[in-house]
Amino acid sequence: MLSLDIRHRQGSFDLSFAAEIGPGLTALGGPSGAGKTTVLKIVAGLIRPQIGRVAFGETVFADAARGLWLPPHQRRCGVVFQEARLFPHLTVRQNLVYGQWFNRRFGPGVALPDIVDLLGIAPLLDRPPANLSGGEAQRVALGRALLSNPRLLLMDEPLSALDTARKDEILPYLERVRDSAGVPILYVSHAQSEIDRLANRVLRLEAGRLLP
Ligand SMILES: Nc1ncnc2c1ncn2[C@@H]1O[C@H](COP(=O)(O)OP(=O)(O)OP(=O)(O)O)[C@@H](O)[C@H]1O
Repeated sequence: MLSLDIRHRQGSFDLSFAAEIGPGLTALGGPSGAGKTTVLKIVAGLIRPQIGRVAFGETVFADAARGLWLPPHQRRCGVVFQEARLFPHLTVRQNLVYGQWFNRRFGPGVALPDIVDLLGIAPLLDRPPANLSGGEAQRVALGRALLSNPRLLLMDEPLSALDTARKDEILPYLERVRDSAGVPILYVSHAQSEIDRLANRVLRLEAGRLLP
């Protein structure tokens, strides 16, 4: 269970966010500028909250009052962004294995063949990222994140750079990951259709505040 109770000001924007995020896919929705990405960055450790606490179970990610701060690479958050951000000089297989190598000290995690099967990416393994479609590249990015043995998956508008056909192609894979990966997913999106289809639970932000 991820728990957050934080306040953070950046420029004139003031975020106040308290929530417990458990198993399944929790969508974080709301209009542009509501603070969705800021919440995700605070969980990932890319922004240090000025006030409050973030923890996953017993592991404290940040506690402003006690001056505690766990750096991003020790949080074991798998992150998928709007663009796949694959390493261009590595093949798909090497990109996937890189994720696996990164957190190997935390145990064996999920096996490469299982992820390849889950995401339907066997035909892509020896290709360079440059000639993948956007949907294929996002499936590889998701596989790389899952292979890093994460305790939590963070996705920031992972479909928003794709056209409708590519979105439809990747949605069933996201459902499979949601139902079988066994890690909580925090999924930022402003697309209501995606939220309706994928979310077990929906949190809505507006102007830095959670709606009741
Ligand atoms: N580094 C920064 N300094 C000052 N203000 C910032 C900074 N980064 C973001 N903001 C502001 O914080 C607010 C929240 O931004 P954030 O990116 O979290 O919103 P969002 O809900 O993810 O929006 P979108 O859906 O457009 O991505 C916005 O008003 C934005 O302009």
